[in-house]
Amino acid sequence: MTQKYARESFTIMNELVLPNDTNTLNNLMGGRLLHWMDIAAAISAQKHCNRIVVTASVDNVSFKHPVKLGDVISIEAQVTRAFNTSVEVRLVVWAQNIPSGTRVRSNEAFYTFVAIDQNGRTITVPQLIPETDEEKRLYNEALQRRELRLVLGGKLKPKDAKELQNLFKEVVKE
Ligand SMILES: CCCCCCCCCCCCCCCC(=O)SCCNC(=O)CCNC(=O)[C@H](O)C(C)(C)COP(=O)(O)OP(=O)(O)OC[C@H]1O[C@@H](n2cnc3c(N)ncnc32)[C@H](O)[C@@H]1OP(=O)(O)O
Repeated sequence: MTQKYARESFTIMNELVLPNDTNTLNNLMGGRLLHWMDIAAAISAQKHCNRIVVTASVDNVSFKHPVKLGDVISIEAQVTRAFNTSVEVRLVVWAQNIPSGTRVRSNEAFYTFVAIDQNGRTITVPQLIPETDEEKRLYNEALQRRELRLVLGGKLKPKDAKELQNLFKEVVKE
């Protein structure tokens, strides 16, 4: 089984917010941002898998700050954990206004990709080695996020979601 470091999948994608990307308030449209995030995350997942990947799910994305016409969007993507045929990718989105010198963290999200072979069948992916403290934290927490999205996607019965059950048991104890 091949293994790869988390850092090997690190990807940054920059986009300038142009008039065609905005609504009538001159704010970046959410759908456009999700599209850019999908591409940045897919590049990161492909770096890890060395395979074609398809988007299987997108976790909840909240839009904390409006992003304005003329801002520069930087999307940072990195694989947090590899499972059997799927990988979880974390995205952090920054919006920078270069003339005013401001930079805000506008969004964060987790996307899941599944690797497929030339016949469109799912295929095993390399395992991921986390190195830094943050990579290790994201790696450990990924099991809970995976169970939650599989339960919500109807792929896992809540009674089989052991990590989530343990999490809620701990919360109830506190
Ligand atoms: C060096 C390289 C540079 C490269 C530089 C190139 C750059 C290149 C840029 C390309 C940029 C465009 C990239 C856009 C990518 C699209 O937008 S792709 C289009 C949108 N997505 C699709 O059309 C996918 C449609 N869905 C499907 O095909 C199937 O449902 C899937 C996702 C393959 C899953 O198939 P399935 O038969 O349900 O599979 P199943 O055996 O149940 O599960 C397989 C895996 O999927 C997972 N899964 C299933 N459902 C879910 C769910 N709801 N949530 C999470 N995981 C799930 C399972 O957990 C399982 O994972 P593992 O446990 O094996 O790890």
